[in-house]
Formats: sequence, structure tokens, C-alpha cells
Amino acid sequence: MDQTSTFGASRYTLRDLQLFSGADDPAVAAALAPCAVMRVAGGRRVEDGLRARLYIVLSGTLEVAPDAHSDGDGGTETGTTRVLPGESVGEQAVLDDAVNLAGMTALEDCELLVIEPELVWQLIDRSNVLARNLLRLLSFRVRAAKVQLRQRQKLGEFYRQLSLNDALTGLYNRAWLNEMLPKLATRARQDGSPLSVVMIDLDHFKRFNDTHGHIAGDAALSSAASVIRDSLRPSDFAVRYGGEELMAVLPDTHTRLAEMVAQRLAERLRTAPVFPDMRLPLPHITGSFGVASLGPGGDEHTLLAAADAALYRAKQAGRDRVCI
Ligand SMILES: Nc1nc2c(ncn2[C@@H]2O[C@H](COP(=O)(O)OP(=O)(O)OP(=O)(O)O)[C@@H](O)[C@H]2O)c(=O)[nH]1
Repeated sequence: MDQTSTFGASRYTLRDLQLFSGADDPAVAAALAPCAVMRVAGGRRVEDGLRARLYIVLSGTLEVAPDAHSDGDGGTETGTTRVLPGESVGEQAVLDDAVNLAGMTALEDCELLVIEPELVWQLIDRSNVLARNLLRLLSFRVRAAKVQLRQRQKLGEFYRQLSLNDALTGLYNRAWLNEMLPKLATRARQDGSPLSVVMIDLDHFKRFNDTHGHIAGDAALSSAASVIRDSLRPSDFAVRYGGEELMAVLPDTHTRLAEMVAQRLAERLRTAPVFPDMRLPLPHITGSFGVASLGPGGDEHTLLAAADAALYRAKQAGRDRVCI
């Protein structure tokens, strides 16, 4: 970064500086006259130590990376901001006397007006217009930072949702079950309402994979997942909690009704095609079903253990059936 001139000797005037917009005061112009005009070649960083200074772009474009403290002040998706001719950077660091940690790079050859912090304060004392412009600018930056924060929160929620869903089947996954089942059990206990689960294990799935290949196995799993999801009420939940282990979580549902739901699932699974157009003559898949309900004094652990035991009985009894 080389000094090429001073502001007073340059071709620029107060009108070129947004922060000084409306401040047609000869005294302000005179105070800025000795300030350095620096040249930064395109692609180079603004290496000016860590001191807080106010920089105003006179020509070219600066790219400013978020500093380590503010974590972005309303820029592009990557958090960088482009500073165009007339715009300023570093005013916040000057005002709160902080080290300027923002990384600044010239996207093309740039001319920068550099104003030392002491002069910024003197000018604020002298010019109401500058003080007002600074307040406006800072208010805009706070607003932009809030918008960015909200966007990040939304993105965070999106990724959280993604992390609770199984990629192959789109059903809720085990992480979802671990988080939600205790809550559903607590609510059921508090409301005195029933809560049932149906544990489902696809039958001879290893053999299916070995015979038809893993891709067909994946298709079978997806198709079984769709059968289960599409057969439930909107208030129920379909979960893939292990490899070929699925589950239906049924709030407000007594054991008798849960058993009927499981029978319906078993029947639909028996007849569901693995590939919708049946290009390949694959056998239908079947499942074994274990039904359990939250007992008095029970919790999510006893509920899952009871469903697991019922599923074991269904396997032992010959598969493709429902046990309670
Ligand atoms: N294609 C495919 N196979 C999977 C997936 N997850 C688990 N499996 C397979 O599912 C099979 C489960 O085998 P086992 O636990 O022995 O059970 P099984 O063959 O279904 O036998 P039973 O449960 O006793 O009827 C294994 O071969 C796993 O590789 C998956 O995402 N895709």
C-alpha cells in the first residue's frame, strides 16, 4: 500500500464520500485535506497494521472479510462485503477503539482515503451531518447483521431437520427417536393419554440382499418405508431406527388400535411392489411386527423393551405377523 497523494491534492472532493454527504463545510474539507490517499494494487491485501482507521474507497472495489468479533456485517453468503467507491469501512472499529481485524483485499486497483481515529472524533465533534450519517450507517449495519443472523438460524434449522431424517427413506432417524420419544412419553404420562409403538423388522432381508443385490435391497427398504409412512395418520410418526428396522410411533393410541394398525401395515407390506413399474420380478417383502404401549409408571425404555420382546416373539413364531 503506497501513499500517492493527500486528499487535498487529489481530484476527489467531499461530495465523493458518502459519510460526508450533505456536509458541505469548508472546515471539514480543510481538516481532511492532509489525509493520505493510498493506492492498493488489485489482488493485494490492505496491510496497514492492526490499528483502527477509517478507510473510504475513492476508486476500485475492496472486499472485506468479516472480522473475528463481529462475524460478518451483512454481506454475501460467505460473509464478505464489497465496498464500492464512496463507501467506508472501519468506522465501527474506530468508534469503539477496537483493533481492526477485518481482512481487506483490493479486488482491482484501488485508491483509499485513510482517516486516523483522532481526526474522526474531531470531525464528529465539528460536524452534525457526519455524526448523523455515521449513526445511519451503523443502524443499517446492525439491521443487516440481524437479517444475516436470521438467515443463518433458518439455515441451522434446515440442517437440524436434515440431521433428523434418514437419507435413504426420508423417515425420521434414530437421532429423532432419541430426542422425541422421551418427550412423547412424558406428555402421554402428563395427559394420561395412551402411547403405542410398532417395531418392524423386515424378514430375511439379508437373503433378499444376497439374492437380488444391495441396490434392490435399498429399493425394497424405500418401498417398505413408503408403505408405512403412507398408512399412518398425520399425527403418527414413521422412523427408521436401524438398518432394516423401522418403527411407527402412535400417540393417543391404545394397544388394540395399535395392533390393528400393525395388521394393516403387515398386509400392505405383503402386497407392495418393490419397484413401482415391476420391471424386475422381485418377491414382495414381508415384516415382523412387535406392538407395545406405555404402561403405568413406564417410560420410553420400558416401552421399547416391550416392543422389542414382542417383535422377537413374532420372529420366533415364523415371521410375517404381528405380536403384542
Ligand atoms: N440394501 C440394504 N440393506 C441393508 C440396509 N441396512 C441393513 N441392511 C441389511 O439388512 C440385513 C439384516 O440382516 P439380519 O439382521 O441378519 O436380518 P434378516 O436377514 O432380515 O433376518 P430376520 O430379521 O431374522 O428375518 C443385513 O444383511 C444388512 O446388510 C440398507 O440400508 N440397504
